[in-house]
Amino acid sequence: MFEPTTETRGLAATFKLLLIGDSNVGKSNILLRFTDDTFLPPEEASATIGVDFKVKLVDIDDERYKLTIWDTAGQERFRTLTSSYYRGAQGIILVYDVSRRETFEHLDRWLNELNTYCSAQDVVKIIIGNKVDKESERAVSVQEGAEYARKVQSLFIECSAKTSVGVHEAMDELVREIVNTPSLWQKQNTRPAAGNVRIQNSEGESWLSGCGC
Ligand SMILES: Nc1nc2c(ncn2[C@@H]2O[C@H](COP(=O)(O)OP(=O)(O)OP(=O)(O)O)[C@@H](O)[C@H]2O)c(=O)[nH]1
Repeated sequence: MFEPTTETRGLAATFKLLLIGDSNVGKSNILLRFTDDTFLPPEEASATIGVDFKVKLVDIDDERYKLTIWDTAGQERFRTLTSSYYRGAQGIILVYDVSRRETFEHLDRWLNELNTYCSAQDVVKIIIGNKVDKESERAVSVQEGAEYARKVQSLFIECSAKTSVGVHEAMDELVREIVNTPSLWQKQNTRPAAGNVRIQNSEGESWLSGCGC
């Protein structure tokens, strides 16, 4: 598990992570749970328009890493500039809802998009089955999820952004795998690429959309 980040320490690297998956599977809430330990109930949640991101520092094995985590819109009509979101990403988080089978069946489409736009060949993927708190409505078994992930060479975990079970473990697994794949980030390209767009997030911070730094 990540250690708390209190004192100032040099950064070992910055990683760009991207959340993708159907609308309403809980991408924004997974991010909110991970960065702010909060959850937005249905009456307060709203669809992501375009893209948002959050920045978080984490410590792993005495090294500090900065994560920029990009939350993309699941709704097709908001998915403009898609290719620039993928550029420079070291980790991709594919989310489905364990209580809505079609969101699991659509993972093939999301993987196709990822393979089309991702610049890094060895990008680390994690498939997350969210909303395990809705056990009585489960429509995808944990074995099916794990089997699919194995087939597409992805990490796998189930979680609930609502109860927080599995969320930190998922991010921990993903970041550790990136740390263990130095070829992905040690030749980090910080040169802004064509098509980059400066994005401002909901908290007023700004970042280049295609920068893996
Ligand atoms: N029961 C339950 N509900 C959840 C969970 N995570 C998210 N939700 C609810 O699911 C709905 C969609 O959550 P979002 O986080 O906005 O989903 P999203 O994938 O970001 O959706 P888009 O922005 O449209 O792509 C909201 O009503 C959330 O309150 C969870 O773990 N359990």
